[in-house]
Amino acid sequence: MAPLGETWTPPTELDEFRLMRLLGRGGMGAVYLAHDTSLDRLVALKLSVALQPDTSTLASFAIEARAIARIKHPNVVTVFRAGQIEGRPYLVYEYVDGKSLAELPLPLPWRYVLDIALGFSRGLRAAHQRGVLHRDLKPGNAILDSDGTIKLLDFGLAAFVGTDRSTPWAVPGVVGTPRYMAPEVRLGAAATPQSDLYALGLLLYELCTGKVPRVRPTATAPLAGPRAGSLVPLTELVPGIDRDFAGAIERCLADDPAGRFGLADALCLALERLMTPLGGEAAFSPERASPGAVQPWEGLTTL
Ligand SMILES: Nc1ncnc2c1ncn2[C@@H]1O[C@H](COP(=O)(O)OP(=O)(O)OP(=O)(O)O)[C@@H](O)[C@H]1O
Repeated sequence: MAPLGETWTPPTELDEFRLMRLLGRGGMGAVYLAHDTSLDRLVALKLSVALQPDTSTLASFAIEARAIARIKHPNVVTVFRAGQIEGRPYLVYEYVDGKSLAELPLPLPWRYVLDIALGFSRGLRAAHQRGVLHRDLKPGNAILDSDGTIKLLDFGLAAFVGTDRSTPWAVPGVVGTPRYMAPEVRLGAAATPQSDLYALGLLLYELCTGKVPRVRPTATAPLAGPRAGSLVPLTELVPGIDRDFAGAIERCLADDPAGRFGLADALCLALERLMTPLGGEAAFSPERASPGAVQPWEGLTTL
């Protein structure tokens, strides 16, 4: 058996793709910028670099390919192909030339976060409408391209639910990245569209404040609840933030899933309503991040 941590090095030429450079590495494998020599275009190619991919890796690649293919939306990365090389799965996507939200300097002006929030929630709405729960929404799983369009990616932990509302939308299993997991999922309850909305609310709160949300103890907070207190309101932390936008983010972060939006659709509608009086979308792009506000995501501080 291969020693733990040993990885497979892919060949430079792989079917019709020529690997150019590493774009990122994650739990499932490595993502390369590649040249599609038959169509003469750049693509992103994710492949498992495990010496012996296990069944869960194979399943994860298959789920990701099918989930993305099913969604088909401008705010969700497009998948072009699912293949295998020497028994290892690979996926070919459109190459998104931009920065992941995890790479942006924080805090961002709230007006730009509103723009990001709208694109993100439209992508999530499309996923939910097609019966896909993402289950791993986090800053590293969304890229802002140079035109300011947000693209959701990494559906490797996605789960399929019925699009018919009479079928339960709950998927059991404590799955995802602990920091962005909804409190009920952390406590063992099933994932639902509301748990995706919680993760989205958390990352929007962090984009606006550059801080991890913290709660303030209250006299009425339940002793054994996931949070013994109430969230510090965004209006106290972000000067001038639109109250309704702050309210929408905080609603996504409700401890009780029933207190969140019912579906990403409702969040989209709330954000679209906000856009009109504010003069339309601001088309934020990575280049427009304030150069003075450099606070790496890794260095997020608590309040
Ligand atoms: N289509 C793409 N275009 C450009 N860059 C991409 C693309 N897909 C992925 N990346 C880059 O590769 C990184 C890893 O991708 P991804 O999250 O899909 O891999 P993963 O192995 O599933 O990671 P994780 O451990 O976060 O689940 C991303 O953060 C991003 O920087």
